[in-house]
Amino acid sequence: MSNIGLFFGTQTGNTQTESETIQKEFGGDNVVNLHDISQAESSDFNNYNYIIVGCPTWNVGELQSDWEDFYDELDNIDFSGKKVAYFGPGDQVGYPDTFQDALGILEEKISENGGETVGYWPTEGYEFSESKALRNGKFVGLALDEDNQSDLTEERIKTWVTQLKQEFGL
Ligand SMILES: Cc1cc2nc3c(=O)[nH]c(=O)nc-3n(C[C@H](O)[C@H](O)[C@H](O)COP(=O)(O)O)c2cc1C
Repeated sequence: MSNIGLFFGTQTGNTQTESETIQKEFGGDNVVNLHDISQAESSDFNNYNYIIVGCPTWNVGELQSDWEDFYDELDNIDFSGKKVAYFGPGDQVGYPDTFQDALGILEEKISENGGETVGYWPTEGYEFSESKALRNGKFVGLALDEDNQSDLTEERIKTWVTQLKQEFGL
């Protein structure tokens, strides 16, 4: 049984590709189990004490549609005692007023249900105006941008996974 459950949703594939890169960085499928949220059930979350949530922002400040469909289910999951990290791709040039909002929306809901957030990420190197994903001047998770900074994705994931290994205590 894997230690870590990574739950992702995707519209055009970027979040899935990033999920696979994160899985690889952690050491493969004996460490991280991938779940497409469109196929997931709330009971799947009970198998893990370490959870990674991947969601792109869509439709100007909204969750990706499979996460949108799952959103109310999050209230049926007890996240207490679980450490939860967030990541997703956004588009800081196209959507500078709602950059990465999905991360903030999901983090707020999961924290209300007991989740402990880990994996905060600095805002240096990004240009945007507003984001619901900000907490005390940091992103609530790993902000990726395949539309404008795809060349930075691999290095950002490497750095973040190193950080997460520490924060998960693995
Ligand atoms: C219609 C549309 C709306 C979008 N809205 C936002 C947004 O509000 N904020 C943001 O950061 N990115 C936004 N994006 C960018 C996507 O999040 C980005 O392209 C992402 O890589 C898609 O991930 P996926 O391939 O996993 O679905 C939007 C893209 C489209 C096409």
